[in-house]
Amino acid sequence: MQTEESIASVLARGRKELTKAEKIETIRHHFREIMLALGLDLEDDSLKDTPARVAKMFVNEAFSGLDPASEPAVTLFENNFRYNEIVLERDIPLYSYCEHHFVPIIGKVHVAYVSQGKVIGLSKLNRITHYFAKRPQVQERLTIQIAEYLKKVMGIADVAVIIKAEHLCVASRGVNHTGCATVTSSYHGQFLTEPRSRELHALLAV
Ligand SMILES: Nc1nc2c(ncn2[C@@H]2O[C@H](COP(=O)(O)OP(=O)(O)OP(=O)(O)O)[C@@H](O)[C@H]2O)c(=O)[nH]1
Ligand SMILES: [Zn+2]
Repeated sequence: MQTEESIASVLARGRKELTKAEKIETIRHHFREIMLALGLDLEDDSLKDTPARVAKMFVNEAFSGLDPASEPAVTLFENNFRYNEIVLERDIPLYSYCEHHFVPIIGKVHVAYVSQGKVIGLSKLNRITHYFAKRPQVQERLTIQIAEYLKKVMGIADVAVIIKAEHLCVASRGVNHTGCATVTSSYHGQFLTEPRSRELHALLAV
């Protein structure tokens, strides 16, 4: 278990240099302080392991996309069949976290592209989405990051990303409005032209 002093020295080295174990220990320590400040009983059988549980969840799951080691391996195949129409992976589940309140953003992501010689393994579109979602986010940035990453790894220009999501910071607190959604898009290349975007919307309507 880290002492106050050792946490301070770890932080002095710069947070970016923390090992995974140091991150978990630092978050555990501070989350425990948050729970104590809230007046919670850290001796309680149900609560005593919560700081460590939250720390592991933050580092290994909720914010795993902050670790460059989580970047997905992307498998590309030759487009031997010369499929030159839209490939759309729709309804990719989205569980991210609002960077303003650290509460969930829940929705669906639609990723479309047109091949320029290569096709991508379909699950990689889900994995790319997951990588950028598992960070404290705003929806606009997440939308652009997925599109730009796909353009880069596939070396293509024709990409579209649409996200429809509910922000629990809007639904469960603050204004407390459930049932409203935020829709964002990032269109590139052919998707900026009317025919391609009409095709995409026809596919999304199916
Ligand atoms: N543009 C954008 N805003 C977001 C996103 N997620 C949350 N927000 C907003 O970020 C804003 C933060 O505003 P503040 O006024 O600083 O926070 P607040 O006092 O908690 O505001 P309320 O939520 O209105 O109670 C809120 O309006 C949120 O709805 C997002 O992905 N994109
Ligand atoms: Zn929020």
